[in-house]
Amino acid sequence: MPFKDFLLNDGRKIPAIGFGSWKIPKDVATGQVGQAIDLGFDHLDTAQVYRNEEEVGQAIKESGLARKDLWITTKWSGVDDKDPLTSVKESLEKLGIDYIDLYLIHHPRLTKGDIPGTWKKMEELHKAGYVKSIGVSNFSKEDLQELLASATIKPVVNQILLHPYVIKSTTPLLKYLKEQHIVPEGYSTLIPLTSKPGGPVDKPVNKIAKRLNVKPEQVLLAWSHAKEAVIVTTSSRKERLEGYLDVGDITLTKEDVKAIDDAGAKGELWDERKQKWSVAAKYLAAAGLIGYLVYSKL
Ligand SMILES: NC(=O)c1ccc[n+]([C@@H]2O[C@H](COP(=O)([O-])OP(=O)(O)OC[C@H]3O[C@@H](n4cnc5c(N)ncnc54)[C@H](O)[C@@H]3O)[C@@H](O)[C@H]2O)c1
Ligand SMILES: OCCc1c[nH]c2ccccc12
Repeated sequence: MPFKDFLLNDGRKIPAIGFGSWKIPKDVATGQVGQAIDLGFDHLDTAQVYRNEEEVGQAIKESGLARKDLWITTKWSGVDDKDPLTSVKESLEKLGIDYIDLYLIHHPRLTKGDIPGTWKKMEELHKAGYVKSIGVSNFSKEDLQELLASATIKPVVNQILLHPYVIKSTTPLLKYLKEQHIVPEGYSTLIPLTSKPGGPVDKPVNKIAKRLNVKPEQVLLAWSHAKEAVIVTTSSRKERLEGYLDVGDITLTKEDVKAIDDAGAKGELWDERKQKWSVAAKYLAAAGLIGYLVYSKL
């Protein structure tokens, strides 16, 4: 079964998987985004601070697709202290489009302690028609409660870090988002592969991948889908992108999801222990070096 769009609290529908352009260098961004669009990605995720909106815009232009056939998210990142209205106009210009589907506050700290005031500005640019939907990113439950106390428009999404090694601490936020009809978008879901290989999550992920005859990265993205999150991922490699798009056809059982969650929860400790050991090892090495220097002077 291919991916089904998610229904947002403002009645609009967002494609369930997006291609992100963070860290893609300018000189290859148009090519990589173009490749993703050609393969079937109809949802692009960028940001003011990624500094490649122009190149993403060029890929949109070269795709030849009608504007309505692409979902484009960008974010206000507070670059050069520009306010959301100034920034959204610049993003529209760079992307070469006349509206943005979804505009996000990139991080609560960018509001400099004024979440309600910043959200009011987001509501104003939404009312002015620059963007069709507005949302947030990296907001905690407390940040959202502060925002909702004075909001006249609810955020449609909260784009958050979502991978098995943070699932234990993130589950209460996911529950709150569901209660509030705010859709989670998950990023960096492939962390177990990209920066924590060898951790406890590998075992259940590899076992499930073998059983279903799919790749480990597909299992992790299917896990995010099972958490009812929009997937935001990326790759420069065609075969990986094709694999990501096939994730809509992968259904994990409740037991699969639990096995990954449980391993992730163990991994939080595993990671802490690893960090403590590495600090201890540094102290030991420093003590050894000092000892050697003192001894060699004697
Ligand atoms: N709102 C935010 O603060 C925020 C933060 C981070 C990312 N994002 C968005 O999410 C997008 C995706 O973020 P990400 O890059 O952290 O996501 P990700 O966890 O999906 O990682 C993608 C990377 O994983 C690599 N990968 C895939 N399969 C692999 C395998 N088997 N082994 C090793 N590596 C493998 C890919 O080549 C790619 O480089 C970004 O481009 C951006 O749009 C937003
Ligand atoms: O979105 C990717 C992570 C990131 C890069 N620059 C930022 C500035 C603010 C918040 C998040 C980010």
